[in-house]
Amino acid sequence: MSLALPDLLIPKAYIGGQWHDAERRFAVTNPATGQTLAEIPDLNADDARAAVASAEAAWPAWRKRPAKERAALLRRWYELIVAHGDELARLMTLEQGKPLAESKGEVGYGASFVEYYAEEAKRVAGETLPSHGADKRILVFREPIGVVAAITPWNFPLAMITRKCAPALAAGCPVVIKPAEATPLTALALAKLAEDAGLPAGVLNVVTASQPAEIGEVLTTDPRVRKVSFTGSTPVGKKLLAQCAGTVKKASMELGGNAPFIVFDDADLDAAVEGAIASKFRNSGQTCVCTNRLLVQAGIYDAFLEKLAKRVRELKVGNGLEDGVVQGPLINPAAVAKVQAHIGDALGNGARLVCGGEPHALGGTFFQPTVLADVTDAMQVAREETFGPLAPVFRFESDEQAIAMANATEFGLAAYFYASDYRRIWHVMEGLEYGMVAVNEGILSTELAPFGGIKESGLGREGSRHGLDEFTELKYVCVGGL
Ligand SMILES: NC(=O)C1=CN([C@@H]2O[C@H](COP(=O)(O)OP(=O)(O)OC[C@H]3O[C@@H](n4cnc5c(N)ncnc54)[C@H](O)[C@@H]3O)[C@@H](O)[C@H]2O)C=CC1
Ligand SMILES: O=C(O)[C@H](O)CS(=O)(=O)O
Repeated sequence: MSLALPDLLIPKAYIGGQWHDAERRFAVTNPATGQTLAEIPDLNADDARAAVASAEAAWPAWRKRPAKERAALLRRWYELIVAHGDELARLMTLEQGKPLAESKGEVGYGASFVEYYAEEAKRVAGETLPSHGADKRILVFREPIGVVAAITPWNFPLAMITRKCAPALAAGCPVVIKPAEATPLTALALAKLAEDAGLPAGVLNVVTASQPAEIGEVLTTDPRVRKVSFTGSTPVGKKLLAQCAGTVKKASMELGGNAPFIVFDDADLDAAVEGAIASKFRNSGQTCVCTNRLLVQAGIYDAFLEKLAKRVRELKVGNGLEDGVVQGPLINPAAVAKVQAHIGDALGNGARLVCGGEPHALGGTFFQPTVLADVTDAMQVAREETFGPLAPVFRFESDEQAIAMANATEFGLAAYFYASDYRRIWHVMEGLEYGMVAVNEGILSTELAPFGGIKESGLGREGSRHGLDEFTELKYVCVGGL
């Protein structure tokens, strides 16, 4: 299949500043059509160790490089990402399936992390503290942690890479990226632009593989890797965290969610519906911060449900390259099966189908945006992340009941609620056990804020100045004898 972006589609891995081929290759396919987009190197543990070695060799010079120079290189990378935004967006839609408008949005969102950390690179500061003796001085240095391994998911093929690599590079760390096997092409395009920006060989490496466990084993156990930053499912995160224990690696984990979207009886219903559409159906429901459960107060339940169903029925499903499409295919047949399992279980336990509910007539992994009513805590969808275009609507009576329902999960990533009364807003905002809470807003992600979860949704934060601290270590120096 000819792609209108040959210069940015490089079917090779990127290690030590060299484009790396391999005999064993695996196919990257378009989830909307099943067509093969490219065959790329299927690397192994030895290749992963070579990438780690390249990163370690590049680290001394990269950490010694003046912060202003690192900042300038990141800024150039940002400028190239923006300049190639349309090509990157098209590549993302081809390999991940999201609508082109969402891909363009992701380019802007992902680029914003490079822009932000190009600025922050110049502000990685230490401190001096009041000492414990007249003859002593206390110095605190903030130093780069070392070689970073970034393992990223398929749902944001660009932004999840820049959200990890930009702060790591800004802090003075080299990076080995293991992108999702479903969406490696965008990662390789980013590596090409980083090379064009002038990033030195070995500072950024991309290891592509169809079998992630073999690569992950190296990245989580090699003592030369000092930090693992993972975004993906909670089960895989737990596995990687356990593997990191052997060498006591610092780890950041952005894991699964089970986001509640609470609509109180004093909410602006039209605004709440728009917020629910944005939060639930972004990327066809395939984001960790997508609403997973809609909790609606009894007095406005029917009115909200009617408005929501009307908007859901308007959502156009199709190939993300087509004009007007707002719902692309799911990433693979397993994702479709999970949505169907949640729908079947809910209907089998008394839920009511309001709209959708079936695979889309387009076939493949296209699925009808679906709304279920009368959903209860007895159903799988109350406990498990669907990661698809399913909006299950629960009913509640009191504020206390809504907060209790929202918190009844091992996850704690994002929560949303719509209300007007300021007392209610403060009470609910403080009662929700989540790393991120959106009030009268359906989309909360920005490079300016600390993104991350509590409980089994993860460890650490990405974005904001907190995101850079994840890639530094403090060194306390006590100077005596003065
Ligand atoms: N908190 C967050 O920001 C995000 C969380 N997720 C969660 O991830 C899930 C869906 O995304 P997926 O990519 O399917 O998650 P996943 O956990 O299956 O895969 C994520 C990444 O981990 C890699 N991986 C899988 N098994 C591995 C292993 N044993 N060793 C090393 N690497 C391994 C994959 O190749 C991919 O690169 C959902 O639960 C979703 O909530 C996804 C994106 C963002
Ligand atoms: O992978 C994800 O789901 C992202 O973290 C969500 S967001 O940051 O793009 O909103």
